[in-house]
Amino acid sequence: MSFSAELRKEANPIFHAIFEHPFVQGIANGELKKEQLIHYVKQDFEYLSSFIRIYGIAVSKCENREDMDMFNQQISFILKSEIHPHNNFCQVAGVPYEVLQGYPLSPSSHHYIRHMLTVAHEGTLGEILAVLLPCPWTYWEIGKRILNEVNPDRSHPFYDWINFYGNRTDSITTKFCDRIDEWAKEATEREKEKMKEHFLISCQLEYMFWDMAYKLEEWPVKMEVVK
Ligand SMILES: Cc1ncc(C[n+]2csc(CCO)c2C)c(N)n1
Repeated sequence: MSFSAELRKEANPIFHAIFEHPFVQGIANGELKKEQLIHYVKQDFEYLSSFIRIYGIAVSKCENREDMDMFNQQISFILKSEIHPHNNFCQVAGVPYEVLQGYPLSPSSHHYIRHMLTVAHEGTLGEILAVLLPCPWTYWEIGKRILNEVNPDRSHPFYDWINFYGNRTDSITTKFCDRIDEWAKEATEREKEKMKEHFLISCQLEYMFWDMAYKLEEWPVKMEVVK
């Protein structure tokens, strides 16, 4: 079994908990509250900005142009394309995208971003790939599952979101998996253990991100935003 297949197998219970999560079910059946969509977009806008910065750190650790190019393409993808699924949520919620930008992180998004940043600063390129992989992988599988199970038509409120993530053939997931498998062939057992741990924690944090949006999670004590 390839290393990426081993990762997917170990994370299977977490992937299934994500598919069953009420926010993900809400995308499938079109039933999410306006506040939940707004909270998600506010947090995900900041998450994606951090993801770009983490790709920047990954680039600084690359030893060849192919790896640099892979991360560079992903930075462009986030900047130019990942606005479409956010726009879909904004349209359904009836709010302009611009007003949802620049908010502070809530606890689970903070935790997820710090987890990725720590590994990016301290880890090898293999560890960085492992900590980032659950992000594209879980979304790709969510999209594919909803396409298969619901087969939404254009009247579905989240038609664009579902097709954006589910309808990818040249998936980044495949590229990351191939690169991680190549990396794992040369890695020590200790490094592979760390890669596995980072991967599984990111999967848990993907779950927590959905939960954060669904429950409108905030810090226990409300803080004034200092401008
Ligand atoms: C919490 C959270 N997790 C995953 C994604 C999906 N996503 C974010 S960046 C990216 C491309 C990676 O190169 C993908 C697929 C999201 N939007 N928010």
